[in-house]
Formats: sequence, structure tokens, C-alpha cells
Amino acid sequence: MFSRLVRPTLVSARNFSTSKQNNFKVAVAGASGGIGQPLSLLLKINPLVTELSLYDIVHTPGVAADLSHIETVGKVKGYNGPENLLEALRNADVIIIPAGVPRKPGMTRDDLFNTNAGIVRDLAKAAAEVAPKALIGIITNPVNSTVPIACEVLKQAGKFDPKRVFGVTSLDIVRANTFIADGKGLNPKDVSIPVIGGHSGVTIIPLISRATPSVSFPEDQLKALTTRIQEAGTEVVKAKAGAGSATLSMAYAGARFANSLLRGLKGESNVIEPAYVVSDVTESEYFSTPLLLGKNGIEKNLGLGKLSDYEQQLLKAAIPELKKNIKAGVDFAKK
Ligand SMILES: NC(=O)C1=CN([C@@H]2O[C@H](COP(=O)(O)OP(=O)(O)OC[C@H]3O[C@@H](n4cnc5c(N)ncnc54)[C@H](O)[C@@H]3O)[C@@H](O)[C@H]2O)C=CC1
Ligand SMILES: O=C([O-])CC(=O)C(=O)O
Repeated sequence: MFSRLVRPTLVSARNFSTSKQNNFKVAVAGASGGIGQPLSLLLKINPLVTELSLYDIVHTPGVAADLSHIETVGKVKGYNGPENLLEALRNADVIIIPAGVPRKPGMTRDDLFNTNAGIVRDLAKAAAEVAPKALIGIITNPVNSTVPIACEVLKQAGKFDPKRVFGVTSLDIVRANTFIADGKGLNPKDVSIPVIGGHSGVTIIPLISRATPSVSFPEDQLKALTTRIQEAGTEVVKAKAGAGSATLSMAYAGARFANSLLRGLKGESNVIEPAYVVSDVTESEYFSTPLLLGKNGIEKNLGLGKLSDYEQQLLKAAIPELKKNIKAGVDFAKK
């Protein structure tokens, strides 16, 4: 989906005009990292991004200098260290957060909680202070818990709007589209698989019964594909053998997600992207479903839709895990 948007962007970026509400400040927190750098590159070539603010605790002067030479409209500024955090986020329209440690083989996403919870809490506090209207996309794991942390922090600051805080789950859809297309010999750009739930193991629920175009698999293959989508992050962690987790595919997915937020802000109609948000479509207080995006973030939650019996079972398995992850986040933020 995003590729159809990015490729023309590369061509048109130099001729971009600011005559419409097409100019947005996007801040990336964690911009020097494995995800942060390629994500910032993709944002630099997005013509809707006229100010690109790069925040990290290391190396942002170099990353910003490098990206600033690219012949696109966005002005790049680097902000290094906590003393520059507020300036980095000030009045941002969109804040994308890939700050924090990634997994090593043998770790679960929950094992990242102790380090990453505090990082997301501090970034959310800063956003509440200087960018209370920003749409915030959280990539940092464990997403199932870091999103509730950010929401609690914003509530404590009196700045919470549930339509503006998102856990980025786009990579799960990107992977599902790719794996199903591979399995059926289709072009991935023609394939669309909803993936709902959360962003770890059993909480990732691919809805293959609702694939576009419609596809079917024998039961054993369906189960194997579902497990592969649920464990795709671990597949990359194992292959990287200690050098981290998915960065390039996540940068792609993060740029696709940010572009959808920006298209919504710009007033484009029918912009649909999934994300893990405050939700009342299941018993879980936070849940990822496709969302209709607009000028104020979420315009409409498009809900679960119809699930097959197998997908109902997956949903049942996901809910207790999600509740546990959410509670951990809320408890941390209230401490
Ligand atoms: N939501 C998703 O689908 C995915 C999430 N992730 C998660 O994204 C996060 C980042 O992964 P990578 O980029 O591979 O890690 P990385 O270690 O390469 O980069 C993280 C960056 O965050 C920075 N950082 C650390 N503390 C910070 C703070 N207080 N403020 C600002 N920046 C800070 C580091 O200096 C580093 O540049 C991890 O938690 C990983 O698990 C990774 C892939 C997919
Ligand atoms: O698996 C990880 O730790 C990183 C991640 O969230 C993903 O690749 O989906």
C-alpha cells in the first residue's frame, strides 16, 4: 500500500508546493537507532513532512547532517540529549517513537519492559508538555504495555485524547500480506490481510478468512501461516543472531503508518490503517483493529468484522495475555 505512495513521492518531492495544508512537523524519538535512521530517511522523502525533528540521546547531529543533504523539501534538525527533548517535540503534528532497546535471541518482548517502560514514560511526559495535540505512534516494545503507559502519562498531565495515541502494528499486516502473497504466487501489492489484537505472540491475530483477494489453505497450512505471522519478529531476531530485531521492514512499516496519519491530517478521505489503541471492540481495553484516520487522528474504529471459528479461538487466547500486558503498563505508570 505504502509503496504505491512512496514511489511517486520520490519523483515529486522536489516540485512540492506548500499552498495547501500539506506541511507537517514530524518528530522521531530514537532517530539514531536501527529503526530510527531508515525511518527518518523515508520520512525525509515524504513531501508532507516539511520539518523533520530527530531526537535521540546519541548521534543525532550526524544523522541530521547526513539526511539534510537530500534534495527534498523537509528541513531536518537534530536534537541530542534530554536537555533538548522539549525543543525537539515542540508543536509536532506527529511523533513517532522507536526509542528503546530491541530483543536478543531467547528474549520475549516483555523482557524489554524494564528498560523501555521508563523511556516511553519520559517521552510521553515531554509530548504532553509541548505537543499536546500531536498524533503519537509508539513502536517501542512491548507495544502491548508501552501504549497504556503513554496513555496513563497523558491522562496524568490532563492531555489525553484516545484518538491520538497509537501502537504501531503495521508491520504485522506488512508481513501477513507478504507471506500470503508468497504462498499463493500473488503480487504482495494486491494482497490485504487484516491483523488484529496486539503486537506479541498469541496476541497477533491474522484474519486470513478476510483476505483480499479471497484465499484458502488446508487447516495445517493455515495454522502454520498464522504461527509464522505471530512469530515473524522472532524469525528476524534469530537470523540477526544478537544484532537486534527487525529494523528495515519496521522502518518501512513505520513510514507507511506515519504517511497514513499525515494523509488523514491533510484531510484525505478513506485513509485506513490498523493500530493498537484504546478500544471497546473486545474485553481488552486496548486492541488493534483497522482505523479510519482523519484530521483529529482516529475518526472511526472499524472494529473486528466477522471472524472464522479458528480466528475466534485465536481471539480467546489473546485476551488474557493482552489484559496482563495492559495491567503491567498501567501499574507502572501509576507507580
Ligand atoms: N512495533 C513493532 O512492530 C516493532 C518494534 N520494535 C521495537 O523498536 C525499538 C527500537 O528498536 P531498534 O531501533 O532496533 O533499537 P536500537 O537499539 O537500534 O535503537 C534504539 C535507539 O533508541 C535510542 N534511545 C535509547 N533511550 C532513549 C531515550 N531515552 N530517548 C530517545 N532515544 C533513546 C538509542 O540511543 C538508539 O539510538 C525496540 O524496542 C524494538 O523492540 C522493533 C521492531 C518492530
Ligand atoms: O520481534 C521483535 O522484538 C521486534 C518486533 O516487534 C517485530 O519484529 O515484530
